[in-house]
Amino acid sequence: MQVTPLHITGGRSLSGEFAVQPSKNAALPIIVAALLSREPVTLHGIPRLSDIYTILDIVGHLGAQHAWVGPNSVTLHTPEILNTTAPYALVSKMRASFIVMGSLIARAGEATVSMPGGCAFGYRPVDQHVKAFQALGVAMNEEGGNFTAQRPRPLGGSYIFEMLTVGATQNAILAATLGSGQVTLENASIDTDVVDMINFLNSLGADIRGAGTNLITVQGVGSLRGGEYTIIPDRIEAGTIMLAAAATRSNITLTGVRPAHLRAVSMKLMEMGVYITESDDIMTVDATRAVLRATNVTALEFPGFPTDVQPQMSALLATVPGTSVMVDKIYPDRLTHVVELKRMGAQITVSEHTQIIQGGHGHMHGAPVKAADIRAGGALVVAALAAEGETIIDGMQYINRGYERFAERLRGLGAQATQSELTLASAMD
Ligand SMILES: CC(=O)N[C@H]1[C@@H](OP(=O)(O)OP(=O)(O)OC[C@H]2O[C@@H](n3ccc(=O)[nH]c3=O)[C@H](O)[C@@H]2O)O[C@H](CO)[C@@H](O)[C@@H]1O
Ligand SMILES: C=C(OP(=O)(O)O)C(=O)O
Repeated sequence: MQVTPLHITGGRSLSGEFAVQPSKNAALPIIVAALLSREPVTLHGIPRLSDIYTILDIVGHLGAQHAWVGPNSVTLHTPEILNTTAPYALVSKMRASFIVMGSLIARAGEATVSMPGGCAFGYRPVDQHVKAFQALGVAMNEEGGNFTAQRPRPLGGSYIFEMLTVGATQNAILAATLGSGQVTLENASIDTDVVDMINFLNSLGADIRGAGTNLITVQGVGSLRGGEYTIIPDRIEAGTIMLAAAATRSNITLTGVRPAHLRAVSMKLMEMGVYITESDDIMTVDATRAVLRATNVTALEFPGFPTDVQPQMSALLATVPGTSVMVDKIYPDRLTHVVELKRMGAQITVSEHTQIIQGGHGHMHGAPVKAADIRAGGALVVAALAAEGETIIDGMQYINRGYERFAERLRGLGAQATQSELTLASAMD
């Protein structure tokens, strides 16, 4: 899919309100979780992103009838599972697609799913998904990059995850939700996207306890009813805009946001000298009054600093005088933004998976650059907004995976950002 580049002329202060989109990474598993009900389910707060169109294609292939019933609302209805195979052509586009396995195991007792794709920032194994299914009684087989699952009996038993994983926790919960067995998951992820999926399933009659703790128990139920659910705001998009506000030394108010989901980003920005005020679902980020200080950041599991905001943070740190150090403990090789930021004048060296950033105000200048994945794209946007002159960002198909109508919404903050909306819209059809 080819889309036109984004042109940003930076070095200008931004201001105003930014309405945060609903969460992509919460919406994707919830759309997959809707496969567990035979009744119609209406989901509100679905962002209009290419990843969402992809997951709708995937659940449609498996038997879900779906329709947009509002600007950000989708109805899904899956009276029967028509297909238990999710082929490579569909699941290669993003990692979240692998969790269709859990829903298929629960609804149909069998599944064949290809090794997932997604952003290419290093080794992204699925061994925890497979080991959890096996521990709960599912027979797993892998051949030629395809995983096959067979459920001979209702799931039961326990699994202790070897690390905190969002996707494997979700997959195991989905597989265990229907049936008569009880499943215990230890060292489970407490990520907001896991909690939102559990809240959704419980709203349809599932019996899942321990959301937001490392110990989750799932008592299988015979069936789920239909219902309506509203997805949480996108903390990654919000984090990107907070960092853009700091990088451009601006004052921006984010609306429709959950400040509690962004504590790690807020705390880091405040440590650097940015003023942040919060009330209910509003956050104001004011970087107009302070001289920002360099800092060290480690990306960790929630509630730690998110890996999905790590590249954007590197872009901000490149604008802050002094030496900053960045380490990503979730994806140590999530570094595709570095070479592109260097084209814009950033001084970053990488040693043993650690970014050492020699920042400076006025270091950054516009340049032609290319996004190789979603958040590297987010980082280039943050850098371009701060840099003097014009940056032309290629690879918009990645940015469009994660940020809805980004150019138009950035213009609402006073940014000089242009992209052919016509091409973008047709690329998403
Ligand atoms: C903990 C974390 O921050 N997860 C992020 C991760 O989710 P994503 O679903 O990609 O990754 P997981 O949360 O599942 O994995 C966390 C860590 O565990 C490892 N792992 C995972 C599964 C497995 O079977 N084996 C294994 O070794 C991964 O390589 C990674 O180092 O990227 C997503 C997209 O960028 C983010 O939205 C998630 O918030
Ligand atoms: C990397 C992302 O998605 P995926 O896991 O599908 O690559 C993301 O949302 O930042």
